[in-house]
Amino acid sequence: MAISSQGRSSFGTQANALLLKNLTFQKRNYLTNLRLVAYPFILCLLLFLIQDLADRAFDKDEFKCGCSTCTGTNGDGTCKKECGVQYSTSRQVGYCPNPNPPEWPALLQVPPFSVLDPDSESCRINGSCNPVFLLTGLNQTLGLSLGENFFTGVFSPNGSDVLDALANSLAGSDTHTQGSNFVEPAFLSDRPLYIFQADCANFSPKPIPMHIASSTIPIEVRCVQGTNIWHNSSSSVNDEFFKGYLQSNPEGKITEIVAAFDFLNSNDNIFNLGIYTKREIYRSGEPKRMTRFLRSVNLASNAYLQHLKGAGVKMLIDFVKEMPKQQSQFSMDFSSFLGALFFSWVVLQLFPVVLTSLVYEKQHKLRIMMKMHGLGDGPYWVISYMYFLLLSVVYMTCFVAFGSLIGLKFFTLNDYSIQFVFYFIYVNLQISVAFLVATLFSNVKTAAVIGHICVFGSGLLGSFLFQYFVEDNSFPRGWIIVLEIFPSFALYRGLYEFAELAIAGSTLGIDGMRWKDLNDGTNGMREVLIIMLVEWLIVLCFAFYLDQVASSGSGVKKHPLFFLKNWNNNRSSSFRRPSLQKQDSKVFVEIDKPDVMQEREKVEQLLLEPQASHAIVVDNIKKVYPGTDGNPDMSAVRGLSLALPRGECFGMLGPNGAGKTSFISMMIGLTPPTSGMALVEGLDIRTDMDKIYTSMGVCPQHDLLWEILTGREHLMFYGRLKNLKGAALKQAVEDSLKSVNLFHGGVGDKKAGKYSGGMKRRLSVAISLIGDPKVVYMDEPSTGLDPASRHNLWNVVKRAKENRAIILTTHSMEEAEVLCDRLGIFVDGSLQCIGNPKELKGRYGGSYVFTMTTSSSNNEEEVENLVRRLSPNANKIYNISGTQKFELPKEEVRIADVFAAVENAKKKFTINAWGLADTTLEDVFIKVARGAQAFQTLS
Ligand SMILES: Nc1ncnc2c1ncn2[C@@H]1O[C@H](COP(=O)(O)OP(=O)(O)OP(=O)(O)O)[C@@H](O)[C@H]1O
Repeated sequence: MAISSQGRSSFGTQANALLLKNLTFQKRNYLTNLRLVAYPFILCLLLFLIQDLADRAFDKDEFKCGCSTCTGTNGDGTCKKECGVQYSTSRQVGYCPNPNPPEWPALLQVPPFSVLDPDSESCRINGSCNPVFLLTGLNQTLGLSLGENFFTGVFSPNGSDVLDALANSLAGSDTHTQGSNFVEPAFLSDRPLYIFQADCANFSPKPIPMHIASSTIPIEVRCVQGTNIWHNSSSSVNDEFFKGYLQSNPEGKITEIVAAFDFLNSNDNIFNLGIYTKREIYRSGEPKRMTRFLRSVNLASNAYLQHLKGAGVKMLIDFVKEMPKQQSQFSMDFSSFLGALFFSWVVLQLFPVVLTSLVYEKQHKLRIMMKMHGLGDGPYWVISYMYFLLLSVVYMTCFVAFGSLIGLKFFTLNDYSIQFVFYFIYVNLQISVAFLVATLFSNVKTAAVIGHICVFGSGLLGSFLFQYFVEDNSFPRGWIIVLEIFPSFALYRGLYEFAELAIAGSTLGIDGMRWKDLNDGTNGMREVLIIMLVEWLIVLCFAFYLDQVASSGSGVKKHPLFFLKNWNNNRSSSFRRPSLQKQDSKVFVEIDKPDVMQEREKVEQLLLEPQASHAIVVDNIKKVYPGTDGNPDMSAVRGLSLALPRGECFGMLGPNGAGKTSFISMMIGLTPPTSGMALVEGLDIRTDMDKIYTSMGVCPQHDLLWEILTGREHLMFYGRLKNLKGAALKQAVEDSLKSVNLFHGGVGDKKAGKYSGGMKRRLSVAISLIGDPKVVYMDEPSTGLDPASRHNLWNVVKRAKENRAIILTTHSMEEAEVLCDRLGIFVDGSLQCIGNPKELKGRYGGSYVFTMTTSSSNNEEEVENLVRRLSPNANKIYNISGTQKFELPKEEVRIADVFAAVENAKKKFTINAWGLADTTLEDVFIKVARGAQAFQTLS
């Protein structure tokens, strides 16, 4: 059956309507937009600034060195030029590039350290010094030391000649040894100078030279106990040495010694220097320490040379220079170092944004409102999903683009195609998770708080877990995979891998992550991509399923097996005919209510012989809410039968809690009926709600509007959902705005959030009527309207009645009388009477209402006597403060007699006011409601 004059809107039309609405919504959402653009930008900028500061600290440009460079001033004021290794006193970096660096291959051919002829003029001027001899073995010894994590110290087992030479060499600076076995060069640290001697028996300190003794450096000469502290094994030597050293430390403190020189295998023919130092000197990239290390090599070499050739000889080491790459390997790329944590926060930021906007629509019942006006689940899911995906892609593109533009290695070194695939899969997973999690929340604030806790918490937790456990080979790999099942940890792991390869890339001057790296067993990127991809598809399906069967935001929950078509078909065909025999005792009461019985019979007849003229047929519908907290079940609607032809406005009256809203909720698909059924335009509300929605309009009890969309935008959106297009849509919106008085003064173009309560109500009515729906439900539409607006609204509804069925609930008898063709009065879930207002007044109000106010309450008896004389069966309704009200059966009373009796009474006592009126609808309502309640009390 065709159920809408415009025809049912297609998937594309609905999708288009939702997309346009979302884009308008997004355009208005300035804060979120700003956050989306600013957040990645600010964070990238922050990292860039940190990086820049760090680079400046390590910057080598200002470092002046080289033979021809003035490095200071001599005592006589002349420029001090030195050839060889030079160290800046003000700066931490101490590499001196060769002024004429040979080509890289040439460098490979010479050993890293050469001893140069210091007197060579060419050396002094341009640095091209002739090697005097090579420090054979030095490289090998150094190589041996580098990988070990030794304690450090300065020792020499018995090479006192060397030490003396060393001491003499060092004496020119700031340290001294006196034939002892150990020396810690004080220039290596700011600590006191300790001079040790292993052989305590022969310990005889020599006088300390004056220039040392008078220096500010504290000097202490000590003897380290033990004769067996010298071993051939380097490690045990160091252990024992340190034991002794620490024991002898006067304060018992662990004092770090930066470097140890081992001349053990040196002799006159060979210079074999072992240097023990901490590997952090190489790893941490702290230039100050490296400088010290190089300087100590130089000093030790000089000491040995002087030992061999005499005190006047000076050895210079050249070719200690920067590696031929742009950045020193000792600098730190902060974008990579902090990247995994910071960037995971940036990417995760999208999660609360998606989550809260989904929960917002749910909390404010906007999702169900859209659904009630024809938006199918398919278009909703596709457009919402694509919309969030688009948002995420734009956000991530900004993020990668900003980062790359300002040169963060994290982005520039790793392959962009891997980054794209990684971020694309992740944002899809994140959106799916947000959809899934949104089914659990119904409050935006709670969702926002939990969302942000997830963002920051999982970022920090991820950084903790992965930095410690991924690098720890003893940690079971299986647990890492389990962790990666949590999307934020998978994200962290992926970013961690990018960061690792970016650090390695920037340190070694090579590329970051490439596709081939995914084959590397130690690289977690491949497993992360696979886990995220599989999880995305599973979570997406599960989120859709939960939305259908569990979420309260999408209307009636579907059966858990809704996807099995047969089940659905069976259910639709399981149409249950009403049967008076099976009905509960309450329904038998209806035998006393011929109008209600007649309506039931009409429904029966219509079910047997359906008629297109009837838009709504409700058959014995019931709603029972399950009892909670030990309370019994609550029967809100107890078997209601109703038939509404097109063109009729049916009014539902009833006291609070009578079941009116429960009935409307069933009809608009908010809650399923417990039993019974209803047909709307021939479609069953239990199974065909999606189709019914396309020809339905709803004005809910509470206005369901987007605060930042204008009235016009609301109407445009709902009009599009109802398949209105182009000029017809524009015209319908204009007419709609005019009809509810929201057109003039540009009111329709103001945001709904700025509307008064009455304006919102009028907009809700306009929404319910746009697109020519065949069935309209209005739940107390005039609540909160001023009298003028109410009358205006009534005109709108009166016009709208034509060719459509309207069900309206109201507490205003006046409204019911003006608008409704028929009325039904509900009490405690049951229909007590049904008919047009006149009929009801005639049936339930066959009496006049006589009211009299006297000056004194003492006249009560006289008034009562007067009434009894007029009508022996008069019924007194109340006596309040001198005002008495009576019902006088019409057949007993003649109006002229009443006037005469009152005139007569005026002579006996003072009458302030009096009146005689026909029964009002309100009287009928009160009478029916009281009667029903009294009956229930009795039964
Ligand atoms: N979701 C629910 N769970 C349990 N009980 C409910 C629920 N909704 C309504 N009720 C109960 O069902 C009865 C009918 O409520 P309903 O809101 O349908 O009445 P109403 O006639 O619309 O009242 P009002 O005029 O105040 O809006 C009430 O007793 C109410 O407490």
